[in-house]
Amino acid sequence: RYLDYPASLNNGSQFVQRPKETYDYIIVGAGSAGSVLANRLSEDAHVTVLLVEAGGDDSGIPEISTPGLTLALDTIPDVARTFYTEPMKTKWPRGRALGGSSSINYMNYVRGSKHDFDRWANYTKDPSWDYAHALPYFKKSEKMTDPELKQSEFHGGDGQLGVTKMEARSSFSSSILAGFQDLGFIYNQDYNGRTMNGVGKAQTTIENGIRSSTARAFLHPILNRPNLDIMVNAFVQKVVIKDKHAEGVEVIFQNKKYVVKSNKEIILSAGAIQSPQILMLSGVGPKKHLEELGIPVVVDLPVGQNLQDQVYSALEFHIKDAAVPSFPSLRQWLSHLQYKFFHTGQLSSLGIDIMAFTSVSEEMKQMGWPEIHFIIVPICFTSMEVSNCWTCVPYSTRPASRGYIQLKSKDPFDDPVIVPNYFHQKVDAELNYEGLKICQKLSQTKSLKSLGTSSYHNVGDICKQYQFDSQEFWNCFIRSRPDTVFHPTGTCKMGFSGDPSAVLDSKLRVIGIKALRVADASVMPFLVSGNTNAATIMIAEQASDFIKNQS
Ligand SMILES: Cc1cc2nc3c(=O)[nH]c(=O)nc-3n(C[C@H](O)[C@H](O)[C@H](O)COP(=O)(O)OP(=O)(O)OC[C@H]3O[C@@H](n4cnc5c(N)ncnc54)[C@H](O)[C@@H]3O)c2cc1C
Repeated sequence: RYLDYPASLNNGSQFVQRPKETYDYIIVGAGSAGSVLANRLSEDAHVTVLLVEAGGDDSGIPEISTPGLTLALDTIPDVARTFYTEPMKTKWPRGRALGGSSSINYMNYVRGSKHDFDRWANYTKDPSWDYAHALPYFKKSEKMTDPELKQSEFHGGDGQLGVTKMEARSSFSSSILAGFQDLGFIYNQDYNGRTMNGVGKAQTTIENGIRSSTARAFLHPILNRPNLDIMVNAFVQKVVIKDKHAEGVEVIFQNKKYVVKSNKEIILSAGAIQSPQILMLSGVGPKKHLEELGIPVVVDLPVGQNLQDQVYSALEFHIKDAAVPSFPSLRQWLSHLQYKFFHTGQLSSLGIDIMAFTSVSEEMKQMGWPEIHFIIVPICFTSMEVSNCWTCVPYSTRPASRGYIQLKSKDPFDDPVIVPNYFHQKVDAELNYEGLKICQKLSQTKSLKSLGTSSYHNVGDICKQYQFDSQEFWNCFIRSRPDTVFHPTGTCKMGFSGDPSAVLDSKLRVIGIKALRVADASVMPFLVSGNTNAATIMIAEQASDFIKNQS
C-alpha cells in the first residue's frame, strides 16, 4: 500500500537519503511544533537528532511563501493532506511539507488569553503552564517587527518567528475598524498584550512580506547542522515499543521500511489528527477500540478523545466599493512586479487586517476573557468572490462540544475517523448566534454603510421554513453550514497525576511508556481563545526545555 504514497514535493540533497541506525532524539513531524523542537534540541552539538516529515521540502513554492497566494495553495498538490469529518463532511486540511500546517495556515498571530494558560496550569496542577511561565516562551520565539510592539513587555524581538502588525490600508479595513468602534468596541492596540477584548489591527506571522512558517523560521537557517538529520517524504507508521519503552520508529521511505532507534526519546509532533493515530497504531489507546481492530494493547489510554475545534457559520455581505480591488490584468501584473521587487503590495498579506474579540457574559467581560473572536475577510468564501463581497466570521473561542478521533483500520495510510460533534452543546450555537447578530449590526454601521454594504450574500434559500431573521432561522442557519476554523486540538491531552482523561502527564510524557512524549496541538487540555499556531509553538518551546532538563 505504501508504494502509492505521494512523494512529489522536492526531496533535495540536503536531506537524508538513508537514516543512521540510531539517534538520541527522533521527532515525528516537522510542523509548527516539530520544527521548533528540531531546532532547540539540536542546539546541543553533543546530541543527534532525526526529524522525520511525511511531506516534502517547502522551499521554492511561491504559494507557500507569498501570503497573498495562500488561498491558491488548494491548487498545489501534496502540500496538504485533506481529511474529512463525519457524519457531516467538513474539509480538514493539514499541512504536509516542512512547516506542516504553518506552511498553509492563514498566518493570524493570536496567542490566546492569559486565563487560558492559567486554566491549563490549574487543571494540570503544574505551574509551568501558567501565563507567567508561558509568556517568556512566546517572547523567546518571536521576532516582532512593529517598532512600538517590539518595545512592549509582552513581545520579543530576537526570536526566529517573524511577526508583523498589519495596517488598515484599504478603505474597507479602516471602515471595519471604525464600524466595530461604532458598536462600542474599544480600540485595542495589542490583543496579545494586557487584554484581548476590543478591536485592533491583526498581527500576522509574516516577515518582510514573506510567510514566516516554522520551517522558514526554525529549520531553513539550520539545515547544515551536522547533528541534525532531516528526512522528507518519509512516513512514520508506528512507534516500536518493547517492555513499555519506546525504542524506535518504523519509517517508510522511498518504498523501503526502516526501523530507526532512539537512545534518549521519541517525540510525536504529527499534529492533532496524526499523533493520536500513530499512538493507537502503536498499541497506545482505548483498550476496547484497539482490541476490536486486533491491535495488541500496550497501554489503555483515552487517546483520540477530547477533540476540540472551533466552528463557525459566517455571514457574507455584498459591498459596492470592492473590499479587495479586483484584479484586471494590468493591476495583477503590477501587483506581481511590486511583490517580486519589494515584497510589498497586495500579495504581501492575506488581507485579514482587522480582528475583534468580545465577551458576552458579565463574568467574562469582567475578566476580559473573550468568548467570541471575529475574523473579517475581504472576500466571500461560498463563492470565492474576490470583489464586492466580504465575510464576517464569528466563532465561539472555547467550544463546550467534544468530539473524538478513532482508527478506521490497522492500515497507517488510512484516514482516521474524525467526529467533531460540532454544536452538540447548545452554548456553542448560542455564542455563534450572538456573534452573527454583531456581524449584522456591524454591516449596518455608518462606516460600513458609507462603503455601500448591502444585503446578505450567503443567506439565499437556506432555512426557508423559518421566518427570516428569527432566532429559529439563525439557529437553523448556523447548524446547516458549520465550517472549521482549522484548530483541532486536545486529542492527546495532558492532565494531572491520576487524571483518567489524560494521555500525557504535565511534562508531555505518554503515561505508562518510557521515552515517549507528544508535543503539538494535540496536548492542549482546553482550546485557547483564538488561533492555535502561536500556542503550539510555545508548547514546543516548553517541551524542548523539559527534554533538555530531563523533567
Ligand atoms: C488552513 C489552515 C488555516 C489556519 N490558520 C491559522 C491561523 O491563521 N493562525 C493560527 O494560529 N493557526 C492557524 N491554523 C492552525 C495552526 O496552523 C495549527 O494549529 C498548527 O500548525 C498545528 O501545529 P502542529 O505542530 O500540531 O501540527 P502540524 O503543523 O500540522 O504538523 C504536523 C506535521 O506532521 C507531519 N506528519 C503527520 N503524520 C506523519 C507521519 N505519520 N510521519 C511523518 N510525519 C507526519 C505532517 O506532514 C505535518 O508536517 C490554521 C490551520 C490550517 C490547516
